[in-house]
Amino acid sequence: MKSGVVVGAAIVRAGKLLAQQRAWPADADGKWELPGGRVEAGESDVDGLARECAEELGVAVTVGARVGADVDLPGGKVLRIYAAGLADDGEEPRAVEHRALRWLDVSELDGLDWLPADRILLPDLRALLTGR
Ligand SMILES: Nc1nc2c([nH]c(=O)n2[C@H]2C[C@H](O)[C@@H](COP(=O)(O)OP(=O)(O)OP(=O)(O)O)O2)c(=O)[nH]1
Repeated sequence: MKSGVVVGAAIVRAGKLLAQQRAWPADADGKWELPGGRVEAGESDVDGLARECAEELGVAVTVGARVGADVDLPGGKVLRIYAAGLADDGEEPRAVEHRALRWLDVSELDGLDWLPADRILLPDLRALLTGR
């Protein structure tokens, strides 16, 4: 069984949150999530997040504070979100492995078809965007 920590980046630029749309597996195809993935053995959360963002988006990120609490995932994993920013605001992230990317303003958060664990974190993501 795969267990461990899945880190996700809540990347904010100019008041908008970056979300990405999965292409796989079949039951997650079309669902939205935050950039990230599993932390590898011997890797810190921050290093894992930076690696996953480079792989998935083709950009460097700076990692800040935790957002919300860990959310349990199937198979004994947890989802752990960190606030993040683009290291270079002028560099545009690309959907390297995903169907699409979107920059969401706070009014658009609820309307997306998120993975279930991400939906639990929406109040925390809203607070991150509004500063409240
Ligand atoms: N990256 C990411 N994964 C999420 C989020 N929410 C959520 O439930 N997950 C789940 C989906 C997957 O079961 C798992 C991470 O899978 P992944 O495919 O992104 O990670 P990975 O590249 O390390 O792949 P793997 O080794 O687990 O196959 O966490 C999220 O916001 N971002």
